[in-house]
Amino acid sequence: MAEIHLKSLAHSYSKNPSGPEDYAIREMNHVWEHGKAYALLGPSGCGKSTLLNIISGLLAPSGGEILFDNVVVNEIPPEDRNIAQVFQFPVVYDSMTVFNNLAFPLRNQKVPEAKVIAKVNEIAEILELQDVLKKKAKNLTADEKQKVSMGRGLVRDNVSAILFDEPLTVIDPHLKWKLRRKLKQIHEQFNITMVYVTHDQLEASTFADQIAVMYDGQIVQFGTPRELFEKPNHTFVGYFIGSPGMNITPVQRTPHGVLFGDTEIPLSSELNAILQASPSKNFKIGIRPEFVQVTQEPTEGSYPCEVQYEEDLGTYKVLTVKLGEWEIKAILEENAVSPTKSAYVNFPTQWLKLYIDEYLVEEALS
Ligand SMILES: Nc1ncnc2c1ncn2[C@@H]1O[C@H](COP(=O)(O)OP(=O)(O)OP(=O)(O)O)[C@@H](O)[C@H]1O
Repeated sequence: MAEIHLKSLAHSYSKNPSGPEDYAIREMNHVWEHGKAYALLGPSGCGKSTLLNIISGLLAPSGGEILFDNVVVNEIPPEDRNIAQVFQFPVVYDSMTVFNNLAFPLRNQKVPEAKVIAKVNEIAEILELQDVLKKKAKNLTADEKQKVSMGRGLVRDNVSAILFDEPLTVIDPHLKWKLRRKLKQIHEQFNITMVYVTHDQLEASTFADQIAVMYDGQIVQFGTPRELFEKPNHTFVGYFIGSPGMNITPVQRTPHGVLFGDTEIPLSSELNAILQASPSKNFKIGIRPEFVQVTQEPTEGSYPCEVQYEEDLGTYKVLTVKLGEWEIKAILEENAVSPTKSAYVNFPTQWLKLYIDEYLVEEALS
């Protein structure tokens, strides 16, 4: 088990990077603590696999340091880092039995055979592989093969961390939840640092205590699923987390708040002071569909809007309204009566977020 510390870490695949856009990992500092379960969540191409490969040692970063328990490991080869990596596609030795696949890392380390047998049986029991121990790996189903890949990481006592790179991609949907549950159980039992890469927010939030959201080579927010939902620190987190994602629109600055089209929204004096002092011109506001209120009759502080359409998603409804040119989604309870045609939209102050240069501006007391 280890704490993994990334210090001023950066990586470019280009030999002569000319700017930040040439970096797959933009300079970052981050700590994965001992024994916790983390998810690294982000869209395709944001740098997730690059980051995992740097931690495991498959890739040398162009800048910065990786420390395991305060020891710099940049020069230590992957096989000596004691990191187990489980990839999208199972890596098994097809011609070997499941038992020999699981025993392989231990026999490589010259572990006495009695201990190998005990350890393989222990892990096979946890992963429910006892019945296939004698089978050749090539005769296994995709999910059994992936369990063998995971098992190879778990058999070693001295493993510092397990890195999962989208491990459930090839697994049948109905088995996914079962394997995910198994991983969680393994984490609770072994207390190993685990980093789980995915682009699926549901997978991330069911597996991890904390999620690092990655975008464009950077970790733009690190927090619990609830923090990502309630206080998206970056417009990308607002957009990427949630279904549908956050309503976000560019706005202009006015003396008392922000303006889009003909609609002016006043801000609290604290937010307004930050807005007025900003040298930027890139301002946005955002609100999650769960917090938008749409009513047929006006309420205090509401704005007239036009109802566009409604989608029934089974357990809830999504209503789309237009305020000027801004198309806003609002989530309504399944049995709520939906407003029609000309209605009113309200943004509770607590949930209306201001973004400058794509980052959240927070009030001191929020
Ligand atoms: N070997 C390579 N040579 C050059 N560029 C690469 C290489 N591997 C990745 N990249 C680029 O680095 C960036 C990050 O890629 P990476 O594979 O780390 O992203 P990812 O988030 O894991 O994506 P995915 O979910 O699709 O695997 C992308 O722009 C990608 O095109």
